[in-house]
Amino acid sequence: MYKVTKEISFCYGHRLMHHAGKCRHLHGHSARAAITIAADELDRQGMVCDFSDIDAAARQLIDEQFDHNMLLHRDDPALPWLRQNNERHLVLDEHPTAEALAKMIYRHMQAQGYRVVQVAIWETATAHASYSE
Ligand SMILES: Nc1nc2c(c(=O)[nH]1)N=C([C@H](O)[C@H](O)COP(=O)(O)OP(=O)(O)OP(=O)(O)O)CN2
Ligand SMILES: [Zn+2]
Repeated sequence: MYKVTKEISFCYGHRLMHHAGKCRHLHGHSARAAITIAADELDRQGMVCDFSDIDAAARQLIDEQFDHNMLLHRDDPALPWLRQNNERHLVLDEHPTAEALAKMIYRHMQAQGYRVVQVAIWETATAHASYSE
């Protein structure tokens, strides 16, 4: 099996409401997603798929919904203020962890028809989460 991985950087704000430490406060990350696509055979260009096609497909979600956005759980107490002040935000049913973002990108790529095998989110230089099925 062949595998290719495309990385995309993006920034977001969030908080983890039930975190015992500092992550319960609103804060932000310069994150990196690593999206891995697989194929048993190469296409006529000798590729699993073009890196730029993975980039374009993933950016439909990352640029439009995650990048420079405030990602919050639906019960987050900051939501009324953001709504009243027309501040950009995305409401999630899950807590906005790196795991949850990795799963959302994975499912998005699947829906675009890609044979995605793993999505990893590097939230900091030293911590990453990944999702695969
Ligand atoms: N399993 C997870 N654990 C944590 C997540 C997560 O998404 N999944 N997220 C956070 C915080 O949002 C944030 O990423 C803090 O992470 P941490 O590695 O603790 O960040 P630091 O900058 O403090 O790292 P240092 O290397 O200690 O400086 C927390 N946990
Ligand atoms: Zn964080």
